Amino acid sequence: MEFRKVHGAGNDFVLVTNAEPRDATVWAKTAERLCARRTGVGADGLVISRPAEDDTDVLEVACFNADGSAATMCGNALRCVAWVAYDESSGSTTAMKLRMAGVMHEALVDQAAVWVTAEVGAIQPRVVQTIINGRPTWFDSAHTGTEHVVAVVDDVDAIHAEVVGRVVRHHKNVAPLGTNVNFVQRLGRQALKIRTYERGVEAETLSCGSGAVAAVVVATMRGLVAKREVIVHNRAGEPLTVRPHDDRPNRAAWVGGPVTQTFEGVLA
Ligand SMILES: N[C@H](CCC[C@H](N)C(=O)O)C(=O)O
Repeated sequence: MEFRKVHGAGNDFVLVTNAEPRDATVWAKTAERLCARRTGVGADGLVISRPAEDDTDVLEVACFNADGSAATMCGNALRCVAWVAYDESSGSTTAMKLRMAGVMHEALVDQAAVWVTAEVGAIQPRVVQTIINGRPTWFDSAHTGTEHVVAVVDDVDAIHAEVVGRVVRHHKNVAPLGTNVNFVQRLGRQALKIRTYERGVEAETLSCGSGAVAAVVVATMRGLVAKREVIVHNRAGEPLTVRPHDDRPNRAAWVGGPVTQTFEGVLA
């Protein structure tokens, strides 16, 4: 089976296009095996894409986290799939429709960035509280296709993101689904800095598309950033940009940034 190794702003995936249909449980096991950093290819997730059976204009995308769990939304995986579709069309296809977990997403590829839409659902203030560096800190939840909580802090670099992230991810207030955990620092009216602990990877990742959207949604609600384009700086040093969707500014956002292919291969 041929694959591409692609990362969306540092969030890395093994990407397989047009694979023979397989049971989700088989893909889940395959994800665990391939994503292992030492004994596999190494990735945050496995992404499978193929033209949808009911509409060949739509790409059906499945994403499995490194632990084999299914992701209902992964902004960076969708961005990687859009870039691969663009690449496979030799640059002629720049707009596409992608479906993940039954939800339709738009994608746009231009010279500077690959953009996808994320659906913005309910925001709930103050769902979890924890002590960070001696200070009680609240996390708000924001659903952006998957579960996210966001804490606004003074200095994201001062946080033990994996230690605190793991505690919050397993907190009883977010059980049984758990959550992805984001720490956000305000840099200005249109800039944030973020760190994300990802459920399913069970570690800090270098960037997270749906997490960047969740961070902007929460920061906007709290009046920390303007309701327009916001640059979200991440661990990868490859920022993502989040902006409200023109037609549905309160219900959807675009998230854009770089996509890089690092290699192609054939699985043993
Ligand atoms: N990194 C992804 C999110 C993965 C979500 C996954 N960790 C889960 O909630 O199962 C992104 O770019 O949106």
